[in-house]
Amino acid sequence: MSLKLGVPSKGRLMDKTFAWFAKRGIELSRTGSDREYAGRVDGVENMSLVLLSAGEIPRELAAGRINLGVTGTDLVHEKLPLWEQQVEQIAPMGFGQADLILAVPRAWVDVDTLGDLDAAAAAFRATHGHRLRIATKYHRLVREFLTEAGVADYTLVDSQGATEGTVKNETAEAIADITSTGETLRANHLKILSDGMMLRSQATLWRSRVAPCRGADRKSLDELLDRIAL
Ligand SMILES: Nc1ncnc2c1ncn2[C@@H]1O[C@H](COP(=O)(O)OP(=O)(O)OP(=O)(O)O)[C@@H](O)[C@H]1O
Ligand SMILES: O=P(O)(O)OC[C@H]1O[C@H](OP(=O)(O)OP(=O)(O)O)[C@H](O)[C@@H]1O
Repeated sequence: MSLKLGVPSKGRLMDKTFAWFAKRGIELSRTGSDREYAGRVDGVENMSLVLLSAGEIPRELAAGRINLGVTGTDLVHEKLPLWEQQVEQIAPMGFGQADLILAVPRAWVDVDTLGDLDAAAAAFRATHGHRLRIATKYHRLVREFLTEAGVADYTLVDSQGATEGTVKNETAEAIADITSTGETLRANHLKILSDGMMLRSQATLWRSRVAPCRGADRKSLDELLDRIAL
């Protein structure tokens, strides 16, 4: 057995994760062809690299199939209801910053707060005969947030990408998604509610609390933790 580190298999998160470890003397690399999801770790003994979708890393940590994993706070909080019992946050990594927010059409001039949204949702139902639709892939976090805010008259519609487009496409009236520069929201004529911030996320290194970690694995983990001590 070896200590398993799960990292995002592509895109900006993968590149920045590799650079973050390299800065700390740990070389992560992909091996084989461009399309082969295989990799290696140099600089820490007995450690292997597992390339995974960022969205699957929380589940793999919770199942104990990987010892360590890099993914966003948003994905851990969304996918693991009991995340504090299942994973330990080792280090926020300083990239992949994004805010999970609730946004409505900019044209809704009377809707600036969750209270306004609640009123608009009741009016919407009376007029249209169905509930106001909020498009998101963050179902659990949105439900929790709106329950706490006392907003109940809505329905969630699943959107796994291009969520800001759902309003224009008339499959939703509002959206809950992450934003970084705000450009996608602006381009799609949406505005964030003044109290619509749900979660601040960034790429984070997590340790599984359930994956077995004894003997040589424990030694490798201690070595890694020494290396990344900031
Ligand atoms: N525009 C952005 N700026 C910064 N971070 C972002 C941005 N978009 C997504 N992220 C962060 O990146 C992570 C998701 O990455 P990605 O989109 O590669 O995952 P995924 O959709 O699960 O991947 P896959 O397409 O392989 O299933 C989340 O933690 C998210 O907060
Ligand atoms: O505030 P901005 O800098 O404009 O970034 C926000 C966008 O980035 C993410 O999308 P991604 O590129 O991951 O594509 P997706 O819509 O397929 O999820 C997110 O879902 C937003 O759509």
